[in-house]
Amino acid sequence: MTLSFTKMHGLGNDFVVIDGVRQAVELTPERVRFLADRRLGVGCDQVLLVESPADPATAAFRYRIFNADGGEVEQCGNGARCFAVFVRDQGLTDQTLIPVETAGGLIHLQVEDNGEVTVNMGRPRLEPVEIPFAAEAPAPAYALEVGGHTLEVGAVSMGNPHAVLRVEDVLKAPVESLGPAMESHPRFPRRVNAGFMEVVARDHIRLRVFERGAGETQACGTGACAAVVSGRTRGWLDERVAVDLPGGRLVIQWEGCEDAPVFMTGPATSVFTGTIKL
Ligand SMILES: N[C@H](CCC[C@H](N)C(=O)O)C(=O)O
Repeated sequence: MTLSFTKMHGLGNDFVVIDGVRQAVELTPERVRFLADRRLGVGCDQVLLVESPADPATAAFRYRIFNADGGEVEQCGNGARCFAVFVRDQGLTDQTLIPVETAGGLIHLQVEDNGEVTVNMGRPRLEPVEIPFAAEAPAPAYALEVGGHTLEVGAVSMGNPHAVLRVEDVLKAPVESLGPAMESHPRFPRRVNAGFMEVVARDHIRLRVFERGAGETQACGTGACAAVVSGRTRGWLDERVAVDLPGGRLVIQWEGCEDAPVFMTGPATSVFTGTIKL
Protein backbone atom coordinates (compact mmCIF):
# COMPACT_ATOMS: atom_id res chain seq x y z
CA MET A 1 0.00 0.00 0.00
CA THR A 2 1.11 3.60 -0.64
CA LEU A 3 0.75 5.88 2.39
CA SER A 4 0.68 9.71 2.49
CA PHE A 5 2.35 11.28 5.54
CA THR A 6 3.62 14.59 6.90
CA LYS A 7 6.98 14.88 8.66
CA MET A 8 6.67 17.20 11.66
CA HIS A 9 8.47 18.04 14.87
CA GLY A 10 7.95 19.70 18.23
CA LEU A 11 11.28 21.26 19.26
CA GLY A 12 13.15 18.58 17.34
CA ASN A 13 11.15 15.63 18.74
CA ASP A 14 10.16 14.37 15.33
CA PHE A 15 7.17 12.53 13.95
CA VAL A 16 5.67 10.85 10.92
CA VAL A 17 2.01 11.95 11.03
CA ILE A 18 -0.59 9.90 9.16
CA ASP A 19 -4.21 10.69 8.30
CA GLY A 20 -6.05 7.51 9.22
CA VAL A 21 -9.44 9.19 8.69
CA ARG A 22 -9.23 9.42 4.90
CA GLN A 23 -6.68 6.60 4.45
CA ALA A 24 -7.25 2.97 5.43
CA VAL A 25 -4.13 2.33 7.57
CA GLU A 26 -3.03 -0.71 9.57
CA LEU A 27 0.14 0.05 11.54
CA THR A 28 1.91 -3.11 12.65
CA PRO A 29 5.02 -2.86 14.89
CA GLU A 30 7.12 -3.85 11.87
CA ARG A 31 5.61 -1.04 9.73
CA VAL A 32 6.16 1.49 12.54
CA ARG A 33 9.81 0.45 12.89
CA PHE A 34 10.25 0.81 9.11
CA LEU A 35 8.68 4.30 9.06
CA ALA A 36 10.84 5.37 12.02
CA ASP A 37 14.08 3.97 10.55
CA ARG A 38 16.37 6.93 9.78
CA ARG A 39 18.14 5.02 6.97
CA LEU A 40 15.62 2.66 5.46
CA GLY A 41 12.39 4.56 6.08
CA VAL A 42 11.40 8.19 6.78
CA GLY A 43 12.93 8.51 10.26
CA CYS A 44 11.23 9.74 13.45
CA ASP A 45 11.00 9.33 17.22
CA GLN A 46 7.28 8.50 17.05
CA VAL A 47 4.59 7.75 14.45
CA LEU A 48 1.28 9.57 15.06
CA LEU A 49 -2.00 8.27 13.63
CA VAL A 50 -5.14 10.42 13.31
CA GLU A 51 -8.39 8.46 13.54
CA SER A 52 -12.08 9.17 13.95
CA PRO A 53 -13.12 9.25 17.63
CA ALA A 54 -14.82 6.37 19.43
CA ASP A 55 -17.21 8.92 20.99
CA PRO A 56 -17.95 11.84 18.59
CA ALA A 57 -20.02 13.48 21.34
CA THR A 58 -16.88 14.23 23.39
CA ALA A 59 -14.00 14.20 20.92
CA ALA A 60 -13.24 15.32 17.37
CA PHE A 61 -10.52 12.74 16.78
CA ARG A 62 -8.66 9.78 18.23
CA TYR A 63 -4.87 10.19 18.49
CA ARG A 64 -2.68 7.07 18.51
CA ILE A 65 1.05 7.15 19.26
CA PHE A 66 3.72 4.58 18.34
CA ASN A 67 7.33 4.73 19.54
CA ALA A 68 10.19 4.12 17.10
CA ASP A 69 10.58 0.62 18.62
CA GLY A 70 7.09 -0.22 17.31
CA GLY A 71 5.22 -0.14 20.64
CA GLU A 72 1.93 1.76 20.96
CA VAL A 73 1.87 4.13 23.95
CA GLU A 74 -0.60 6.26 25.85
CA GLN A 75 0.48 9.87 25.32
CA CYS A 76 2.82 12.25 23.52
CA GLY A 77 2.88 15.96 24.34
CA ASN A 78 4.98 17.35 21.49
CA GLY A 79 2.97 15.13 19.17
CA ALA A 80 -0.30 16.61 20.45
CA ARG A 81 0.77 20.09 19.34
CA CYS A 82 1.76 18.72 15.92
CA PHE A 83 -1.57 16.85 15.78
CA ALA A 84 -3.48 20.15 16.16
CA VAL A 85 -1.52 21.80 13.33
CA PHE A 86 -1.82 18.70 11.12
CA VAL A 87 -5.61 18.26 11.32
CA ARG A 88 -6.13 21.94 10.49
CA ASP A 89 -3.56 21.97 7.66
CA GLN A 90 -5.19 18.85 6.21
CA GLY A 91 -8.66 20.42 6.37
CA LEU A 92 -9.90 17.76 8.79
CA THR A 93 -11.17 20.57 11.03
CA ASP A 94 -11.26 24.36 11.12
CA GLN A 95 -11.65 24.50 14.92
CA THR A 96 -9.00 26.07 17.15
CA LEU A 97 -10.11 24.15 20.28
CA ILE A 98 -9.89 20.43 19.53
CA PRO A 99 -10.85 17.66 22.02
CA VAL A 100 -8.93 14.46 21.29
CA GLU A 101 -9.17 10.93 22.65
CA THR A 102 -5.89 9.21 23.53
CA ALA A 103 -5.12 5.94 25.26
CA GLY A 104 -3.92 8.11 28.16
CA GLY A 105 -7.18 10.06 28.44
CA LEU A 106 -9.02 12.98 26.82
CA ILE A 107 -6.85 16.03 26.03
CA HIS A 108 -7.79 19.44 24.65
CA LEU A 109 -5.67 21.21 22.01
CA GLN A 110 -5.91 25.02 21.68
CA VAL A 111 -4.29 26.62 18.62
CA GLU A 112 -3.11 30.10 19.67
CA ASP A 113 -3.16 33.24 17.47
CA ASN A 114 0.65 33.14 17.26
CA GLY A 115 0.59 29.61 15.84
CA GLU A 116 1.76 27.95 19.04
CA VAL A 117 -0.43 25.30 20.65
CA THR A 118 -1.54 25.01 24.28
CA VAL A 119 -2.54 21.51 25.37
CA ASN A 120 -4.62 20.68 28.43
CA MET A 121 -2.83 17.41 29.16
CA GLY A 122 -5.27 16.39 31.88
CA ARG A 123 -4.35 15.75 35.49
CA PRO A 124 -1.10 14.04 36.52
CA ARG A 125 -1.39 10.62 38.14
CA LEU A 126 0.73 10.08 41.27
CA GLU A 127 -0.79 6.86 42.62
CA PRO A 128 1.83 4.13 42.00
CA VAL A 129 -0.75 1.77 40.51
CA GLU A 130 -1.75 4.42 37.93
CA ILE A 131 1.82 5.11 36.81
CA PRO A 132 2.45 2.06 37.01
CA PHE A 133 5.30 1.87 39.55
CA ALA A 134 5.99 -0.67 42.31
CA ALA A 135 5.64 1.24 45.59
CA GLU A 136 3.61 0.84 48.79
CA ALA A 137 2.12 4.34 48.70
CA PRO A 138 2.38 7.61 46.73
CA ALA A 139 5.32 9.87 47.69
CA PRO A 140 7.01 12.97 46.23
CA ALA A 141 10.12 10.83 45.65
CA TYR A 142 11.29 7.21 45.93
CA ALA A 143 14.66 5.50 46.49
CA LEU A 144 15.46 3.57 43.30
CA GLU A 145 18.45 1.21 43.03
CA VAL A 146 19.95 1.77 39.56
CA GLY A 147 23.31 0.43 38.44
CA GLY A 148 24.64 0.14 42.00
CA HIS A 149 23.50 3.65 42.94
CA THR A 150 20.52 4.66 45.09
CA LEU A 151 18.73 7.43 43.20
CA GLU A 152 15.94 9.64 44.53
CA VAL A 153 13.35 9.86 41.76
CA GLY A 154 9.86 11.25 41.34
CA ALA A 155 7.34 8.97 39.59
CA VAL A 156 4.52 10.59 37.61
CA SER A 157 2.12 9.54 34.86
CA MET A 158 0.82 11.97 32.25
CA GLY A 159 -1.00 9.01 30.76
CA ASN A 160 2.48 7.61 30.12
CA PRO A 161 5.02 6.78 32.84
CA HIS A 162 7.88 9.12 33.86
CA ALA A 163 10.72 8.93 36.38
CA VAL A 164 12.28 12.31 37.26
CA LEU A 165 15.82 12.62 38.65
CA ARG A 166 17.20 15.99 39.81
CA VAL A 167 20.75 16.70 38.65
CA GLU A 168 23.14 19.62 39.24
CA ASP A 169 23.91 20.14 35.53
CA VAL A 170 21.95 18.52 32.69
CA LEU A 171 24.95 18.84 30.37
CA LYS A 172 26.92 16.54 32.70
CA ALA A 173 23.99 14.22 33.53
CA PRO A 174 24.71 10.49 32.89
CA VAL A 175 21.81 10.20 30.41
CA GLU A 176 23.57 7.64 28.19
CA SER A 177 24.30 5.26 31.09
CA LEU A 178 21.43 5.82 33.53
CA GLY A 179 18.74 6.42 30.88
CA PRO A 180 18.57 2.84 29.55
CA ALA A 181 18.90 1.38 33.09
CA MET A 182 16.00 3.53 34.33
CA GLU A 183 13.90 2.90 31.18
CA SER A 184 13.89 -0.85 31.81
CA HIS A 185 13.87 -0.80 35.63
CA PRO A 186 11.77 -3.71 36.98
CA ARG A 187 9.80 -1.43 39.34
CA PHE A 188 8.26 0.13 36.18
CA PRO A 189 6.38 -2.84 34.69
CA ARG A 190 5.54 -0.92 31.48
CA ARG A 191 9.06 0.61 31.37
CA VAL A 192 9.46 4.38 31.84
CA ASN A 193 10.61 7.67 30.32
CA ALA A 194 13.62 8.93 32.32
CA GLY A 195 13.87 12.70 32.91
CA PHE A 196 17.04 14.49 34.12
CA MET A 197 16.05 17.87 35.59
CA GLU A 198 18.29 20.79 36.60
CA VAL A 199 16.44 23.39 38.72
CA VAL A 200 17.68 26.84 37.64
CA ALA A 201 15.01 28.79 39.55
CA ARG A 202 11.50 28.22 40.92
CA ASP A 203 10.15 29.18 37.45
CA HIS A 204 12.89 27.70 35.26
CA ILE A 205 14.35 24.22 34.71
CA ARG A 206 16.61 22.52 32.16
CA LEU A 207 15.61 19.00 31.14
CA ARG A 208 16.88 16.05 29.13
CA VAL A 209 14.72 12.95 28.61
CA PHE A 210 15.73 9.41 27.70
CA GLU A 211 12.42 8.31 26.24
CA ARG A 212 10.87 4.85 26.56
CA GLY A 213 11.05 3.19 23.15
CA ALA A 214 12.98 6.01 21.44
CA GLY A 215 16.10 6.91 23.44
CA GLU A 216 17.19 10.48 24.19
CA THR A 217 15.10 12.95 22.18
CA GLN A 218 15.54 16.67 21.53
CA ALA A 219 12.41 17.33 23.57
CA CYS A 220 9.66 15.47 25.45
CA GLY A 221 6.36 17.23 26.14
CA THR A 222 4.96 14.76 28.65
CA GLY A 223 8.44 14.64 30.20
CA ALA A 224 8.36 18.41 30.68
CA CYS A 225 4.92 18.12 32.33
CA ALA A 226 6.09 15.27 34.56
CA ALA A 227 9.25 17.16 35.58
CA VAL A 228 7.26 20.23 36.63
CA VAL A 229 4.74 18.10 38.54
CA SER A 230 7.55 16.24 40.31
CA GLY A 231 9.53 19.42 41.01
CA ARG A 232 6.44 21.15 42.37
CA THR A 233 5.43 18.24 44.62
CA ARG A 234 9.01 18.16 45.94
CA GLY A 235 8.82 21.88 46.82
CA TRP A 236 11.25 23.23 44.23
CA LEU A 237 8.98 24.85 41.63
CA ASP A 238 6.14 27.36 41.34
CA GLU A 239 2.98 27.13 39.18
CA ARG A 240 4.39 28.40 35.86
CA VAL A 241 7.74 27.01 34.70
CA ALA A 242 9.90 27.58 31.61
CA VAL A 243 11.35 24.23 30.60
CA ASP A 244 14.48 24.41 28.45
CA LEU A 245 15.10 21.19 26.53
CA PRO A 246 17.92 20.57 24.02
CA GLY A 247 15.49 21.44 21.20
CA GLY A 248 13.98 24.56 22.77
CA ARG A 249 11.56 25.91 25.37
CA LEU A 250 8.13 24.76 26.58
CA VAL A 251 6.01 26.59 29.16
CA ILE A 252 4.26 24.32 31.65
CA GLN A 253 1.59 25.38 34.13
CA TRP A 254 0.18 23.32 36.98
CA GLU A 255 -1.71 24.67 40.02
CA GLY A 256 -0.27 21.97 42.21
CA CYS A 257 -3.28 20.00 43.37
CA GLU A 258 -3.55 16.46 42.02
CA ASP A 259 -6.89 16.93 40.26
CA ALA A 260 -5.70 20.10 38.48
CA PRO A 261 -4.77 19.70 34.80
CA VAL A 262 -1.29 20.37 33.45
CA PHE A 263 -1.04 22.88 30.59
CA MET A 264 1.80 22.81 28.04
CA THR A 265 2.46 25.55 25.47
CA GLY A 266 4.93 25.39 22.62
CA PRO A 267 5.51 25.29 18.85
CA ALA A 268 4.75 22.67 16.22
CA THR A 269 6.46 22.55 12.82
CA SER A 270 5.56 20.85 9.53
CA VAL A 271 8.66 19.98 7.50
CA PHE A 272 7.49 18.11 4.38
CA THR A 273 4.79 15.80 3.04
CA GLY A 274 5.45 12.60 1.18
CA THR A 275 4.28 9.16 0.21
CA ILE A 276 5.85 5.82 1.06
CA LYS A 277 5.19 2.22 0.03
CA LEU A 278 4.49 -0.15 2.97
N1 LIG B 1 8.32 7.85 24.58
C1 LIG B 1 7.02 8.18 25.18
C2 LIG B 1 6.01 8.59 24.09
C3 LIG B 1 6.37 9.91 23.42
C4 LIG B 1 6.41 11.04 24.41
C5 LIG B 1 7.16 12.31 23.99
N2 LIG B 1 7.71 12.32 22.67
C6 LIG B 1 6.35 13.56 24.30
O1 LIG B 1 6.50 14.58 23.61
O2 LIG B 1 5.57 13.51 25.30
C7 LIG B 1 6.49 6.95 25.94
O3 LIG B 1 6.91 5.83 25.61
O4 LIG B 1 5.66 7.15 26.85
